[in-house]
Amino acid sequence: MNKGLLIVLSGPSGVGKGTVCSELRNKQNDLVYSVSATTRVPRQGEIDGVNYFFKSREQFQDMIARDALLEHAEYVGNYYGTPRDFVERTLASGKDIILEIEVQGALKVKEKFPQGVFVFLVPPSLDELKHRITGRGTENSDVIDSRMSVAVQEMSLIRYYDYAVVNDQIDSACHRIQSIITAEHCRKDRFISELESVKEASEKA
Ligand SMILES: Nc1nc2c(ncn2[C@@H]2O[C@H](COP(=O)(O)OP(=O)(O)O)[C@@H](O)[C@H]2O)c(=O)[nH]1
Ligand SMILES: Nc1ncnc2c1ncn2[C@@H]1O[C@H](COP(=O)(O)OP(=O)(O)O)[C@@H](O)[C@H]1O
Repeated sequence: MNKGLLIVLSGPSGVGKGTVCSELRNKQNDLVYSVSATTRVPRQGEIDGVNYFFKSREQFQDMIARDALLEHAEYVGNYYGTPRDFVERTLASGKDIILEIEVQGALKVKEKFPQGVFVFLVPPSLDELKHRITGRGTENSDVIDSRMSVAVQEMSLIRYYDYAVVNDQIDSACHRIQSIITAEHCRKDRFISELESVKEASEKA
């Protein structure tokens, strides 16, 4: 059985990663979402274990020490990381998994999983990005300013990604990502590596 696809979705704060991801999961319910651990305080309505695993700094350090995270990064004063076990088990079971993570973490994942599919979600403009972060109403103006300056730096790392998808309309952005996933499932190298393992197994038998 072919392993699932590891899809990494990054993009600046407020571009719409969360919105696009949940829309994608509605459209494609076989797509598994990786719930990250974070030291950030929960926003109103966020649920532990659903949006994030909310951890203290000590608990987070302990996860790092136990090598329980596939990657982790510090972002605007908080730690974020991807629980390793869940990702590995999901891929081994043949399911696709999507990680919604920032760029430093994405680049670390790329070192470990170069066969992953790396998608950068791009805002239609920086003005629209600021408008979306402000409109969400979850951060104060200092945090918004920090996130905007991080956003500009993050955008320069698009070159390390396989695809850049503009989030102009939620539906169109989802459609483009779904097309990418479909195309990636048809890559010949996935079939070649599967054929090779079948050949190896039959030679051993
Ligand atoms: N490296 C890494 N980044 C993450 C992880 N989980 C979330 N992030 C990123 O951390 C950044 C801040 O997330 P958050 O505080 O939820 O703000 P929001 O994405 O703007 O709603 C975003 O770019 C997330 O994609 C993770 O497990 N690892
Ligand atoms: N294509 C879009 N057009 C207009 N507003 C959008 C679009 N995508 C997301 N938004 C809005 O932008 C804000 C930030 O989206 P969110 O998904 O929280 O971003 P992120 O997870 O990247 O920080 C939310 O208020 C969301 O409703």
